[in-house]
Amino acid sequence: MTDISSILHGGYHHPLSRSWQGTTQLTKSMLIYPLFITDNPDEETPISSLPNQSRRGLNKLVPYLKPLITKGLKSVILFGVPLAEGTKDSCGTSASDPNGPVISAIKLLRQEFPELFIVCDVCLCEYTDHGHCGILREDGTLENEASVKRIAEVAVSYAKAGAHCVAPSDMMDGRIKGIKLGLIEAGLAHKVLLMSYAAKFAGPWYGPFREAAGSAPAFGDRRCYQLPSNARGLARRAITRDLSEGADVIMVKPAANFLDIISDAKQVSPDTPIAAYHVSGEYAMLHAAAKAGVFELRKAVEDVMTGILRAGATIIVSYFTPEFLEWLDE
Ligand SMILES: NCc1[nH]cc(CCC(=O)O)c1CC(=O)O
Ligand SMILES: [Zn+2]
Ligand SMILES: [Zn+2]
Repeated sequence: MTDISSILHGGYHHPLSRSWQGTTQLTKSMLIYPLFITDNPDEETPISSLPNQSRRGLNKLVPYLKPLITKGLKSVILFGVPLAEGTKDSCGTSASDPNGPVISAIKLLRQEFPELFIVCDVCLCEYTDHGHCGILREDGTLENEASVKRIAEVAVSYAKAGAHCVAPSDMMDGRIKGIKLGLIEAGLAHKVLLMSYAAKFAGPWYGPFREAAGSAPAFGDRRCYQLPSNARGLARRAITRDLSEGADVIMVKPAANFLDIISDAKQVSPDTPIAAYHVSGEYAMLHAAAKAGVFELRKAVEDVMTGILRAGATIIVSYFTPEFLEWLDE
């Protein structure tokens, strides 16, 4: 005879009882949807390496978002894609162009969709001619102090334009503090959330994004500022450091292969919301595998997201957001 304590099945036989076993359930409020915004107002160009995603100009934004907002979209993260000649230079001047795609989009979206929570990615790589995320010295290495100063200026310019959240992805040392001080000085620190890409790892997962944003480095790579993927301890230190500098939310990126880092972030600071960025390469990989018949897309995507939640994230940046707005209604 079976021992009474060995029977687990009774606890999850019914769909409702199965849901009771869960610790966290994905909801629409947890999702942030990435948008690529160009400086060409009428453009709408599919991104070949990112199925179902497009680069859009300002005039295409509202018609695209309206039905998603009706379905419950709560938040977007904006990435600027300057395409015009002469918009890139050595220090990313156009990142804070008051007439550039990001600042124009913030204003438009605030006006059209007052309930939408607007996150702005803050980085220089889309705006520098060398494609690196900071300002460089003559020898090609980063000039950290000048980079932080510039990145803080860019973040404050987005906050002044009406962004609810600034999310620096550049990985310079000390940029969280630099941005926080900038927000305080501008009188905006009480109403702008600072989300740090605290544990952002170098690796093969950002390729489709760089194609979409035109932000691949012209030489070298990002391994001197993004974290080595074997560096669990360094990631914990970066998380602790960014919290001490004033981060309101800690992000881990990529997501699916870094669940230990998500759970470390949760352990380092149990009371801080943890975001996970399910990145372009992870998205493209699931699409490719589903297309090859490996699995049904929806089942795999739901399982990956469940893993991310189980690890401790309660905010997910995902290109699958439009799908989830449908799936969560069923
Ligand atoms: N620094 C810019 C930035 N912000 C977010 C991503 C990647 C997002 C994705 O792959 O979906 C990148 C690319 C990179 O660091 O090279
Ligand atoms: Zn960058
Ligand atoms: Zn180096």
